[in-house]
Amino acid sequence: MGTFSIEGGHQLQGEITPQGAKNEALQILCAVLLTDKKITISNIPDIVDVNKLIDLLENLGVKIQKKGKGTYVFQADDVDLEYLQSEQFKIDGRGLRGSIMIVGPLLARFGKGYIPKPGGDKIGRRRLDTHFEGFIKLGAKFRYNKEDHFYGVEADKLTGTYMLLDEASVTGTANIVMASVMAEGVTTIYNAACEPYLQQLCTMLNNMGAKIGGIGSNLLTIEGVTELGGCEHTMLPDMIEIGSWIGLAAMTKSELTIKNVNWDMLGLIPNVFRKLGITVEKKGDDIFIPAHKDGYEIQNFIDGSILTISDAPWPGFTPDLLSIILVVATQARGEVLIHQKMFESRLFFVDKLIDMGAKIILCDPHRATVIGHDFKSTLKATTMTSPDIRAGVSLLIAALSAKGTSTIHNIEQIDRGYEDIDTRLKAIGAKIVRVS
Ligand SMILES: CC(=O)N[C@H]1[C@@H](OP(=O)(O)OP(=O)(O)OC[C@H]2O[C@@H](n3ccc(=O)[nH]c3=O)[C@H](O)[C@@H]2O)O[C@H](CO)[C@@H](O)[C@@H]1O
Ligand SMILES: C=C(OP(=O)(O)O)C(=O)O
Repeated sequence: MGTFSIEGGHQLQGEITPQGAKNEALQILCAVLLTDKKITISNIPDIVDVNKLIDLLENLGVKIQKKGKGTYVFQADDVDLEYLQSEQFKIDGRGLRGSIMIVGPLLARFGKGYIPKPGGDKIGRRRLDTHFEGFIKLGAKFRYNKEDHFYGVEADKLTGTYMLLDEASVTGTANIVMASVMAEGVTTIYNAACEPYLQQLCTMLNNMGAKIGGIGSNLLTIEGVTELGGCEHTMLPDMIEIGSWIGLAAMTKSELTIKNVNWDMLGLIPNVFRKLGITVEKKGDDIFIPAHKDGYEIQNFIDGSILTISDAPWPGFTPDLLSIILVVATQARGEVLIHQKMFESRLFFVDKLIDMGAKIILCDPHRATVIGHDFKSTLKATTMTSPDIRAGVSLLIAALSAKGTSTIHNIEQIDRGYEDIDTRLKAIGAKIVRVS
């Protein structure tokens, strides 16, 4: 189990460049299975989950050439479907959540796709019904082995159809889109997720020759084509990392410039931080956060009632930033209700923040009320364990603002999604050491 030791209470300063987006990378990498032609992808983040998926693709027979930092060429011209029956595949597939998205492309191109129950954060129930209901609608036969949680779909042919998804699942939509690009006829997906990750995936698929309309909306229309070709694609900067750095700057009263953030794709993210009273300035394509010497004050709603920040499918506020919002609120002036609607076990990490002195009432598994300290009392350093990727970074931010030296165990969770985080934080003045 890896550990960070963090000496808190230091102001940071400088520039930080976000990595390529983790959740986009996981979709895009799976899409290379849709063609036997070469696909060049740039700005791939060097993080554990993405590297695990690259290894899985390699084990599946995809040829992979590294061209430079973050740039790879993939060619799936000799896919080894036998690997899908192997014990190694069960281990690789379980290693991350994103592996689920190999199923759609495999079904589209080879008529069969399998996956063990995928991994990812343990943040509550994470069902896969939307994915498989979509494949079934396209004409696939579904089977599920309850004993070893192994899923499978097979089809001689996929046929386009209309489907109304039961929820706007992010990976579910990506999977169904990839399954339908080569189905016969037209597929219409309503209640589709439309995160920037999906917009990027659909744009890339169109560059490969697919015919997807409605990109960016919750109604996608896909005219099936017989084959797809190669393309070049560049990942967006990771909007969740960008939000993490905004929170980090505010909570440590640091002046920080976040470089090349691709403002147009950030949706509500800057505004939600502004509601906490944080100054988020647009400077060209950078975000500038001034040092909040006098703290930051949470806004109320117009009628004077307490602000609620909750998650919703895009273009709503992403659930992946609620833990960061919560930790940043612990030092704000004022109160806020955090309502995590999607996941059932993502707020339990607040116990650690309470141990550190934060004023938080966990109302139920989905809601927490935070009463900010306005920096009148600093958090106390402590020893903690990172339960999931975003809670891990939130605890890291808390530790960087706290008095004394904190220890965070299980930092593998953080490494899953944040590239070289200790080195990058040190470069802006953080006192953080990777102990093991
Ligand atoms: C690898 C990857 O891309 N992971 C992201 C992806 O996970 P993932 O695609 O696994 O998440 P889903 O979008 O399928 O759903 C997540 C959870 O939210 C619930 N749900 C979903 C949609 C909805 O309209 N209502 C609702 O309640 C689901 O039942 C599930 O419990 O999307 C999540 C939701 O943005 C993010 O937290 C994850 O970081
Ligand atoms: C929940 C997340 O990731 P995953 O879906 O890979 O567990 C996340 O990125 O916040």
